Amino acid sequence: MLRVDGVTKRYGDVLACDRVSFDVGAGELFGFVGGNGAGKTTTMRIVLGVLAPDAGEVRFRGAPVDHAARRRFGYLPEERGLYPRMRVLDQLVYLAELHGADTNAAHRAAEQWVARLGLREHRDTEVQRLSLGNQQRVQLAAALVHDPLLLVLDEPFSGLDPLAVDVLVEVLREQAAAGVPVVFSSHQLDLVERLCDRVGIIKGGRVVAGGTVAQLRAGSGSTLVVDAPAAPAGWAAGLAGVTVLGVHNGQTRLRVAPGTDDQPILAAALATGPVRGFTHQHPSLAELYRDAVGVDSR
Ligand SMILES: Nc1ncnc2c1ncn2[C@@H]1O[C@H](COP(=O)(O)OP(=O)(O)OP(=O)(O)O)[C@@H](O)[C@H]1O
Repeated sequence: MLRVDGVTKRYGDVLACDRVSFDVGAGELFGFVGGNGAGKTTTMRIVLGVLAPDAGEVRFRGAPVDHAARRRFGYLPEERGLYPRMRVLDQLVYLAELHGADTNAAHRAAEQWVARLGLREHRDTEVQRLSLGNQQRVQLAAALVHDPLLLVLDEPFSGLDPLAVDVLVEVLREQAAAGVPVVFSSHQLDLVERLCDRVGIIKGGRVVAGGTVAQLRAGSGSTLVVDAPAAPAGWAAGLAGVTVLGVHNGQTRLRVAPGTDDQPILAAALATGPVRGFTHQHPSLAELYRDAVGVDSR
């Protein structure tokens, strides 16, 4: 449905996007993660046509994205994109009409999203008088109100309270279930892990890792916790494919490289005395992310 192909954008010396490529299928939730300044917003602006790339292209349903296609996209920009003095409901009706809905449909959709996103008591309030989290809810309603064919959301969870986060998770799942491709960025990696079918990790303008969380895990190995209370310090040093992460209360945490046979590790642990626990832990997306970007991330 959406294909971002080799998109490159330079600002002076800064390569904001460096041959960024990814696809998002119908009904797929794609999480875009990366450090501050990694290139997420620039990529999303290029998808929306707010910015032109220096090279590469964006295609939707097989064709280059033109004005007509863009009108059917739902976009939540990182910066506020609302009219501060307009009332919430009026604003949503106006935006729905701007994207092609007739007046009745625009009113119906605006009322529906106001209710769904918990804004009923604020429907006649000027946007500038709302709290930041409620402004974010209006911004989300604005991205959804015209029944978009594609959703591109730049940090949609930012500023939302826990109940609003739950509503948004539900809304995004529904949109995907209806066949809409959804791309969103977030620094809340637990949410991305919970929600996304696939993830793209961007660093310094380049996509450095991508795939399902399971695929990222398969390429990353695991953490092994060995409870061998009598083991002397250094018992695991020198084992193939093993890095010692630390020892705490007789438990040794080891990073095990992908494809490493764990039985020599067990044998080495047993050679030190009793082994009371031997547990593989799958890395969280946050750990996979740290592995992929390292510490010097942009
Ligand atoms: N208009 C601009 N002029 C100059 N440099 C820019 C401009 N917009 C972005 N950049 C630079 O491009 C790089 C990528 O920025 P971008 O906003 O895409 O990152 P991001 O991943 O969205 O970051 P964040 O998580 O902080 O929102 C950064 O180094 C940024 O300073």
